Order: sequence, then structure tokens, then C-alpha cells
Amino acid sequence: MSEAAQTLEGWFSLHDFRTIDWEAWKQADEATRRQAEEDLQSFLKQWSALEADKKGSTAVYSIVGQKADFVFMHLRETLEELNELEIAFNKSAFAQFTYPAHSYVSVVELSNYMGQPGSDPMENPEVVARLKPVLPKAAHICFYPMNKRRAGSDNWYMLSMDDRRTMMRSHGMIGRQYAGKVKQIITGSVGFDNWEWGVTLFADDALQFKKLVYEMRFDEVSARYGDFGDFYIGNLLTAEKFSSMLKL
Ligand code: VOV
Repeated sequence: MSEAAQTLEGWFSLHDFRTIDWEAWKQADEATRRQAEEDLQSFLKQWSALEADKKGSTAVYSIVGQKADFVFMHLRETLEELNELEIAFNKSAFAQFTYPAHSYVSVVELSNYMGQPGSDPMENPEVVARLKPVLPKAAHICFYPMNKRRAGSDNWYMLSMDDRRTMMRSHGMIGRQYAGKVKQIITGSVGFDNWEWGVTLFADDALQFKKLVYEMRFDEVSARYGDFGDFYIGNLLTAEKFSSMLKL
């Protein structure tokens, strides 16, 4: 049997994709819309206060295309907190004007492919900061789920730790060339959701997503072993931008 990679886990993650019921929004009277917007703005404030307290982090982005209208990406200490916050939001006046479009449950994950043997990673403040990250407020987000293939002779899970480490090193080298341009948050979802990982990328220049993902397709880890789900791409929604998006 091949040796499983050791993983470190940080904050739990919920990607909550919603579609706006524009028909209902347009039909609602102004007072109802105002109440809904106040509810929304108060949630956004609550989430940024929690982020300032280092108890989690939330990113809010519009989604381009028909898969959804916006996404809340929440990171919290526990699955209970994620559940409470989605339920609280669902009870809000604003949520009545939204439909669930998609969701993804996972946990921020680092593996030991690159770890220094013998050192305790949790003693390393950089590692801890990566496990409990403040989500970037970059101009764009890109999210997609992925698996490592288990098909015939292309079975990631039957490779030796050494072979996987070599390939992950090459993966990391490509990624490093995008330092300062693309920030990646890898969340593990084996046992939590339909795919094995969620990949969430942040960048100020959306073209860097395309360049990075394309370049990785030629790297063995992705070329031979990567299977991918639907891609979601969007633009940063500040509180003000959310308001103007809702203006009729
Ligand atoms: C933005 C750049 C970037 C950088 C620097 C980077 C580096 C690294 C390192 C060093 C490591 C290993 C140690 C760890 O940190 O866990 C990883 C790990 C991982 N990655 Fe990565 N990755 C990037 C980016 C990056 C992208 C764009 C993708 C999607 C792949 C694609 O083809 O679309 C990806 C996927 C993953 C996954 C699924 C894992 C976990 C694999 C596992 O089997 O456990 N990743 N990744």
C-alpha cells in the first residue's frame, strides 16, 4: 500500500453560491427592498468584524455567467459555525430574494509533500497563517473542484510517496512563478463534498488565472492525474458594489 500524505487542516470552508430572484426583487416595494438590503449590509459588517477579530474570514464576489450571481466564501473554526451562519443568513430578509445555486464544503489543507522532516509545522507562524488565512480582497476570484485520477495505470493513490513528492515539487515550482499575481487556497474535501479538493484562486488580473491553470495542464500532476469540475469566476463585491448591483 502507498503511504498517505500527512495533511494539516485549518479553518473549515463553505462556498455558498446564490442566484438573485430578480423578478421578486423588482416586484417588491421599496420598503421591503430597503429592509432586505439593510439585512445584507448588517451581515457583511458582522463578517468583517469577525475577520478583524481573526475568528474567520469571508470573501464576497459576484459571479460572471449563469452559474450563479454571487458567492460568499466563508472560513470558520468549526463546521457548526459555518452551519449557523448559513442558517442565520437564510432567515434574513435578503436571502428570500436568492436561490441556492451551488455550495462546496471543505477545510483549508496543507500536505507534507514539501515539509521539512523533523520540524513541527504548527510551530511555524507562516504555516499557521496559511491554515487560517485572511481571504484576499483581490479584484477577482476563480473557484473549481478537482480530483486526483484513479483510472487504470493513471492512479495517483497507487504511486509511491517519493514519486508523488517529485511531481508535487514540479507543481509547486510552476505555482511559485505566479507569486504576487495569484494567491491559491487549497481546501480538502475528501469525505465532505463531491470532489477531493476545492481550488480557490485570487488575482487582480483575471488573465493570470487562465495562464496559471493552462501552464499547470502541461505539468504531470495536472496533465495525467488532474480531473476538474465546473469553474466559477467573479469580481470583488465590496459593500458599496453589492448595493449598486441591487439598485433598480
Ligand atoms: C498559485 C500558485 C500555486 C502554488 C505556489 C502551489 C503550490 C503547491 C504546493 C507547494 C503544494 C504541496 C504542499 C501543500 O501546500 O499542500 C500544493 C498542493 C496542491 N495544489 Fe497547488 N499550488 C498553486 C496553484 C494550484 C492550482 C492552480 C491548483 C489546481 C490544479 C490545476 O491544474 O488547475 C492546485 C492544486 C493543488 C492541490 C489539489 C494540492 C494538494 C495535492 C495533494 O495531493 O495533496 N494548486 N500546491
